[in-house]
Amino acid sequence: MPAAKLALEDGTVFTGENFGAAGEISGEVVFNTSMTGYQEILTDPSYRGQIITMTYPLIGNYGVNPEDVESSGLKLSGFIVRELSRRRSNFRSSAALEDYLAEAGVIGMSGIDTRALVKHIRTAGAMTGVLSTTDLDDDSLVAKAKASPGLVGRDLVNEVIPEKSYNWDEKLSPWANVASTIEKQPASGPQPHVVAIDYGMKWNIPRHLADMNCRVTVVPGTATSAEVLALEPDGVFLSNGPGDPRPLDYAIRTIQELLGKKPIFGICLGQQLLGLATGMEIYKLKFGHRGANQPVMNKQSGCVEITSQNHGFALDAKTMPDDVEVTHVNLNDDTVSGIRHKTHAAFGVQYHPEASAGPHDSRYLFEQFYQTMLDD
Ligand SMILES: NC(=O)CC[C@H](N)C(=O)O
Repeated sequence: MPAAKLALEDGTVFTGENFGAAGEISGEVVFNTSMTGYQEILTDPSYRGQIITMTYPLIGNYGVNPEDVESSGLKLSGFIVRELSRRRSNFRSSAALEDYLAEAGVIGMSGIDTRALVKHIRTAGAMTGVLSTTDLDDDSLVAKAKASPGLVGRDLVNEVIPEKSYNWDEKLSPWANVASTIEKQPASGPQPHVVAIDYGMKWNIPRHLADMNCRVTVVPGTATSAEVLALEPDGVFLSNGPGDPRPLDYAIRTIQELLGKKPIFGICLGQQLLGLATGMEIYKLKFGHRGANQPVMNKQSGCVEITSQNHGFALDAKTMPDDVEVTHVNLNDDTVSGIRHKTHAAFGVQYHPEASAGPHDSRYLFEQFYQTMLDD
C-alpha cells in the first residue's frame, strides 16, 4: 500500500500506509474507543472537521452495508486504524471498508502505533493534524498542521444540515437490539408531532422517535422559532451536531424563543445549545469522550447507564442558573452529562440514547420525551 503521514501541530509525525482515498486533509485528531460500529462512526455528521483514530486494533472485519448508516454520507476528515482487516466476514456486508472510504473521498491510514498516538493525545490534548498521501515531508506537513484552523469558534453545522424540511417515517431496523424494551413502546394511541431540528442529526434518533409512534418533521438547524411553531409541534427535538456550539447564535436564539412554549429534548450538541440558551457556558474538554462504554450516573434514579458518546465540548456546571439542574453526571470525570429545566418541560443529555453503535441502557429517555409531550 502507498505511504501516508499524519503530522500534528506540536511536531509529532506518524508514518503509515494509505487506504481509501488519497490526498491531503486537516482536522482535529481525536480517538474513539468503540470496538465495533465503525460504519455508524464514519457516517455520524458530528465528526465533521475531525480525523478519527480507532483504539480497537483491527477494523473493517465485518465490512460495510447500506443499512447501518447514520446520515446520507461520510462527513469526517480522515480515518486512522492500527490494522485494516484484509478479509471481511459478515453475511450483511456489501462492500469493503477501503472501497467505502475511497468512494466517499475520505483518506484512511493504517499501520501506525495507534496506542502511542492516543496516549499522546490523552497527555497533550486533542490537536490539529494533517493527514497526507501527497506531501510526505515532515517539516512541510507540520507547518501545514500549525497553519490549519482548529474547531473552536467555527460553525460546522451549516456544512452538514439538510437543505429543507422533510417528513421522517423510517423506523428502527429489525437489527436494532431493542427486544427487551420493545413491549414498552406505545404501538398505537397518541401520535405526538415532533419537530426535529437537524444540526447534523444521527438518523437513529428519528428512527427511535418514529418507533415510539411519533410523527416526525425534520427541519434544518437554521430554522427560526416561528418556522418551528408554524408546524404546530407537540415537542421539539434538538439534535447532535459537529463542532463548537458557541458560534451558533441563530440556534441559541430559536431555542430561547421555544423554551416554555413546547417540550424540548436535546441530545449532545442539542443539550449544549439548550444549556447555552439558559445562560450556561461551554468549555472544551482536553480530549473529549468518544466511545461506547462511558459510565453515566442518573442522579434521579441512582442508576448507572453505560452510554455511547461523542463530544469534545461540555457544559460548565459552575455557570448553571437557578432554574436548571444537573440530572446526569459522567462518572469518568464528573462532567455534566444531563440537564433539566426546573420550570419548563426541557431536558437534554450529553450522550447518545439512540446508541448506534452502543448500548441501549438510555433508551428510556425517548419514552420520557414521549410522556412529556402527552403531559404537556
Ligand atoms: N455529538 C455531538 O453532538 C457533539 C457535540 C459537539 N460538537 C461536541 O463535540 O461537543
